[in-house]
Amino acid sequence: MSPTKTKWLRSWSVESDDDINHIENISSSPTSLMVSPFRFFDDEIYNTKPYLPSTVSSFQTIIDEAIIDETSTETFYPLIVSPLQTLDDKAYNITSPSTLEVGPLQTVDDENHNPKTPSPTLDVPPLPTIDGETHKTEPPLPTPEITLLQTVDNNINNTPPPPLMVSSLLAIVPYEANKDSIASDDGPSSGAIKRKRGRPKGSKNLKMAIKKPKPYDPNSKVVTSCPSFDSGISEAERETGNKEVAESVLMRFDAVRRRLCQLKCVKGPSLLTTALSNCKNLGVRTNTKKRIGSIPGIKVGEIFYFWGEMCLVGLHMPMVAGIDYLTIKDGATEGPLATSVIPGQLKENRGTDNSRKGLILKDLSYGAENLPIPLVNEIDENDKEMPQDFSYAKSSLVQPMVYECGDACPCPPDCHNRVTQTGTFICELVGMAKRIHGVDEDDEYMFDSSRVYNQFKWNYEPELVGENCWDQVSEAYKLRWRMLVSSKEYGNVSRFMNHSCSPNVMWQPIEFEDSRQPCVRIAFFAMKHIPPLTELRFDYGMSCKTEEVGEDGKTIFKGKKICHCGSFKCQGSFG
Ligand SMILES: C[S@@+](CC[C@H](N)C(=O)[O-])C[C@H]1O[C@@H](n2cnc3c(N)ncnc32)[C@H](O)[C@@H]1O
Repeated sequence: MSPTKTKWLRSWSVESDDDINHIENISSSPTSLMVSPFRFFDDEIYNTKPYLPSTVSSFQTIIDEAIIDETSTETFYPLIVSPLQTLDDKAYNITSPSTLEVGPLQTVDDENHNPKTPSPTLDVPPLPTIDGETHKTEPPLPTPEITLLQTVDNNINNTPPPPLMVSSLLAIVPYEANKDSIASDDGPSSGAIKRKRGRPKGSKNLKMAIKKPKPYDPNSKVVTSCPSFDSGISEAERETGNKEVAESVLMRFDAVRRRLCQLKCVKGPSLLTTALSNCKNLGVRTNTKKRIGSIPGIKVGEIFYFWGEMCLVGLHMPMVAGIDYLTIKDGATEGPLATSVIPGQLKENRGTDNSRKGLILKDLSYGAENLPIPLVNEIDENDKEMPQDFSYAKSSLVQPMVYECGDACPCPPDCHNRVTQTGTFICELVGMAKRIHGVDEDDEYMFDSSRVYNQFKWNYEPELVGENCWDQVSEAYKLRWRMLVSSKEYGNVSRFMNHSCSPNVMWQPIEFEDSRQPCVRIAFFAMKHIPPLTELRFDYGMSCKTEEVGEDGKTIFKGKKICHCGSFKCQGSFG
């Protein structure tokens, strides 16, 4: 899926992927952003089956206060989750369609439920973390260990583990380079909800101790074509006059994304603080500054740790001149991750090339997603502009940590925590939750659940989630709060999806319940089969405030923006 600029605004959009290899990949790793290999539904049925749900009180949901608008009277109905859709394997040469059936889903009809092989268990040793919600800081732990657990699925099927969909800043972070493994941290102030899981039979428990960082090797060389890297090097040279140091840091920063990092201060705390505080616009969490800055009395020569979930790519050299060491603590210095810093490989994995028209960056997520998110501008070919003031974030920054149940979870078969494992799932909405009074009217990246959505319904497409017919929909749900989420500054690939009055993507609120702290996320699903390189678009909805009565007496909603979706059903406006 690629963010692509659209004609009318010279802006970005998202399309499904064109790479058959990716399709094959996703067939064995039903994660995510690729929608092509799945079987979906005929457009014709949309808008044809109005559904009037009844209220069921069994959902006891309380959303994070930050995203509740008590004044909202809007009613929305989240997804009832049922058995999986199957794949259109013939059409896409997917040889192992079973790999997409990733296990038990949230079911309403238990009889259709097929329990699957359990998979990853998560041991969560304490690591130095930052509390994404409160931005509290925590003292660093001197010798953190990361426990890596291999999934059972991987052992048995020799396929990548199912994606672990988490929605938190400091949640479970799948390791990109070592895809067999999943590590998690659980800082003392993370406020995490953690579901207890037993370790699946056959899983491995690899403990990786922190190793002493290697000193800088002046003979090492890294060549990268990443634009931000290149500019970083030149600035570093200008500032420090030391190209070798600059390259060394670049190399290590590239490798460190989303991993536990170790830094050694060599020039004093002020410079170090500056270095990391300036990361925020370049892919590092904003609270990194607080974390680093709050370490009392950090001195030259001291080593400290932070959890680098987001990439540090693009960090400018003058800012990092005080950092001598930056090493990775997941054992990757000996394993697969180490290869990511081999000279020349960065270009292969992260950089740009000319193989695709308008390609600016191969992976906007810089490895945060399981699949690369290419940044493409096919309209203004010579425009290599990156999205401004935007950091790719895989997870929302303000919602409490949640886990979607894995196969090893001892939850009942009708557990509702499996929806994002379905084949039609694309991605979730990631951004910053806003209060109604904190909404910027000009924010073009605001998701507002209270708008009028032409095609929004609870359990919108029953077949999509395994319901045979409308009659079988036995459960309904009312979204009792208005969700306002802005992906202007932070967001994932969903940020680039444009609006369409004939969308191929729909959203549904997905509830993740825990006995202590339930929460809701917005998940995007394909509404039908989406061929490769098709732009992904969903219905942005319209604000109720713009309601009018048309000539025929029917209510017309007029959005704030003129719509250029080009659909023959285009209503002319949205938002
Ligand atoms: C969430 S952004 C979508 C990605 C955006 N195109 C970009 O470049 O970042 C939403 C904005 O994209 C533009 N947009 C999306 N869909 C549109 C449509 N159908 N017609 C006109 N503008 C659209 C509007 O400016 C809208 O506020």
